[in-house]
Amino acid sequence: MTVLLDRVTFGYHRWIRPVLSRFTYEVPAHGLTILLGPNGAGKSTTMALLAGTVEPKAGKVLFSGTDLTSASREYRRQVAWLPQRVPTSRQLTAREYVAYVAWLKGESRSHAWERAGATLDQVGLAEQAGQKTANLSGGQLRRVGIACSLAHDARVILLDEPTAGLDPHQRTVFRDVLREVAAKTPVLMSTHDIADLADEADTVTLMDGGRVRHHGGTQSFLDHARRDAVPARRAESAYSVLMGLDGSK
Ligand SMILES: Nc1ncnc2c1ncn2[C@@H]1O[C@H](COP(=O)(O)OP(=O)(O)OP(=O)(O)O)[C@@H](O)[C@H]1O
Repeated sequence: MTVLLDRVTFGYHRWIRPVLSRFTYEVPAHGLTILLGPNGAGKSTTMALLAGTVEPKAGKVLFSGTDLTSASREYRRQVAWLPQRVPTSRQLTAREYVAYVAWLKGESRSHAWERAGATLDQVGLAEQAGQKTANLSGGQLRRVGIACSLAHDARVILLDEPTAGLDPHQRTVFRDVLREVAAKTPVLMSTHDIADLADEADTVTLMDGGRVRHHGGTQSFLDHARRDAVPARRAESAYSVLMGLDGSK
């Protein structure tokens, strides 16, 4: 399966310069791809277009060669999408909410309920499964969102800053889950947390100003780091060099 933005132009307001102009990007078909870039680079916009939640003003979103506008219902069932702000229903318990999302994505009621329990367990929220989402912390809500994205059989998973607000232990738990998931299903994930995650990724895409500045295997990304960068800082150094922030480029 391929998911491709083909010469897409998109802006939020007609009178402001588009965020993306004739932008082409294909989600790598395997493993974990990390989408990096400064605030406002266009990462969330790219993901929203790929998720089919906003439509391009020009160009196409192609899902295995089919234009998304003509196949959006079918596509949305096959894509798991975690936006930056997890849209929960405050009156539902965590398990009810995750099951509801899985049901919307086409799982049967009983399967959705079962998967909701299993994925909440996977993200370390088994004990909170029966709590109303209104009573959960920001980090717990984010984990509910992650559980939603895992609770149905998606063919591509899009995660917009899933680790924001997670405590260090939960980040570790999340990384383990992510490794397992990405072995089976392609995952595109935006993050600002490069030091943690560059080692886990198969591919790194760096965006800036609505364009791809770098795209390639993780090693080729890390090769841009300064020679004197300590191992724990190589990812940050590569980012600075590629963004022209360290004065060496
Ligand atoms: N709903 C919106 N309405 C108007 N402008 C928006 C909206 N969402 C994003 N933008 C603008 O679009 C541009 C790209 O934003 P986007 O959120 O895609 O970037 P990002 O790389 O995800 O940034 P961040 O790292 O801060 O999440 C920014 O200039 C932003 O201000």
